Amino acid sequence: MVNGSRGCVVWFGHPAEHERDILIRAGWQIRRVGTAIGVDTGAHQGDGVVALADMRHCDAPALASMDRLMAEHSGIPWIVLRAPETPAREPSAKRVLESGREILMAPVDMPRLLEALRRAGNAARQDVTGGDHLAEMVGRSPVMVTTVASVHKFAPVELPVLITGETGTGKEVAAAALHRMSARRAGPFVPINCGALAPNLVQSELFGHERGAFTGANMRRIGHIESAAGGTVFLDEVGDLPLEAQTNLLRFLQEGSLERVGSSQPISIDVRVLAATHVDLEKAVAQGSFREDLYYRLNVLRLHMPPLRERGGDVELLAQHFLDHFREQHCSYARGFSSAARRAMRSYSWPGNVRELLNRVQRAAVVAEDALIGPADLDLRTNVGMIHRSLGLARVAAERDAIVACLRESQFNISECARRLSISRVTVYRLCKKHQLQLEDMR
Ligand SMILES: Nc1ncnc2c1ncn2[C@@H]1O[C@H](COP(=O)(O)OP(=O)(O)OP(=O)(O)O)[C@@H](O)[C@H]1O
Repeated sequence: MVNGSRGCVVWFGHPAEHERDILIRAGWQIRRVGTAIGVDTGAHQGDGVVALADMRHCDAPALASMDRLMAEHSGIPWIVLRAPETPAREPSAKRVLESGREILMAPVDMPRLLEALRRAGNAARQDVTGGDHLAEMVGRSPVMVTTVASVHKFAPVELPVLITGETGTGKEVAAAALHRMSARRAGPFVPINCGALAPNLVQSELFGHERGAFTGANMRRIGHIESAAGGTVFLDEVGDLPLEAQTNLLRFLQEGSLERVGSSQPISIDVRVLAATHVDLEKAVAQGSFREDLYYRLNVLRLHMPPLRERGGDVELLAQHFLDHFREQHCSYARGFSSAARRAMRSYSWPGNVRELLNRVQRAAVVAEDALIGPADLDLRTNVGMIHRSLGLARVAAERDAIVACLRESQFNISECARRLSISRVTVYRLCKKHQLQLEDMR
């Protein structure tokens, strides 16, 4: 990938001039591939390449060629552009639609296409880390071993999973792993940030709309849930959904069908729903801002992503992983971390979790002038200084970490936790209260 570029789109078909211009302005390179049979895309998995199957203006031989290429390059994420007149029942067209990671309906909504490309590009780069489905869930700490075991257990089960955890703990990474380890792995994985949807368009974004459903709805458009047919939809920040959309989502979960805005025709869609939240949904239910019945529908299986500060040595493991990954694409003097940097990383509280670690490591890899990254490169001096100044604070943090780690290792069995820590059950409860640990939230 060229520095400063988002990556390369291999466009199988004919982009319109304005579509090309917008993509190029957004930093994408475009490699156009004709519809001749036997053509080579020039694309390889791991290049950060995204392929785009443009079904507009496609005749039967072109569709057959597209179908074959998608099968040959199944390791590359494909986005499909579909036209209303696309013959979806024709076998090769059906396979093309089924193999798309995301399907967009023509006329192309360019911001939506750019967003889909960005997601697919990120996935393509993550896939470089290896064939193991959980390759990107780096971590060997007891809490992560337990979390990964849950992912293994939950992935093949066709039930909703509610993923909880602070920001940046890897909720989307876990959702993608659940999808890729499920029988739906050949279907699309469609992540939606519910908090980022424009309030007046939430319904249409999720469920689609018919032509003329509202002012400006010039074309029929399928929604995110429908575009995940055969795959998995990931509703990130589900607590941000307005109540009206919650009602429709509940109906979809109960009946397995949805109605596009402006239509009363139910459409059956086969989609697994995963949802995530970093807010306390139980509290939102108690406050009346989240439907209780929807909460129970989403919370069938629950996966908690532990904060980075509870993952012990994983901080160093992840830091080295991010540094190695960075060095595959960029020049850096840095090869590893000094012991002072390791200590600083261990004592820091990581409020932004894995995302913050990734950002700090990338920055450090750029500014470091030595083979070993130091605390200053990570900009962690102040924090470490603060902790060293206050032994009391360090003790409190260590006590909290110990109780949290032990509770998880004991599967939240208070008696077991008390036994392991050689304290009484009453003390376990007292410490939970002291450190404001809500057992329900941690599970
Ligand atoms: N265990 C992990 N191993 C490697 N990378 C990880 C891991 N967990 C998270 N990451 C990386 O950290 C970043 C944040 O992860 P992700 O977006 O999944 O977090 P999130 O919990 O969904 O965040 P938010 O709540 O803000 O949406 C991503 O770049 C992701 O690839």
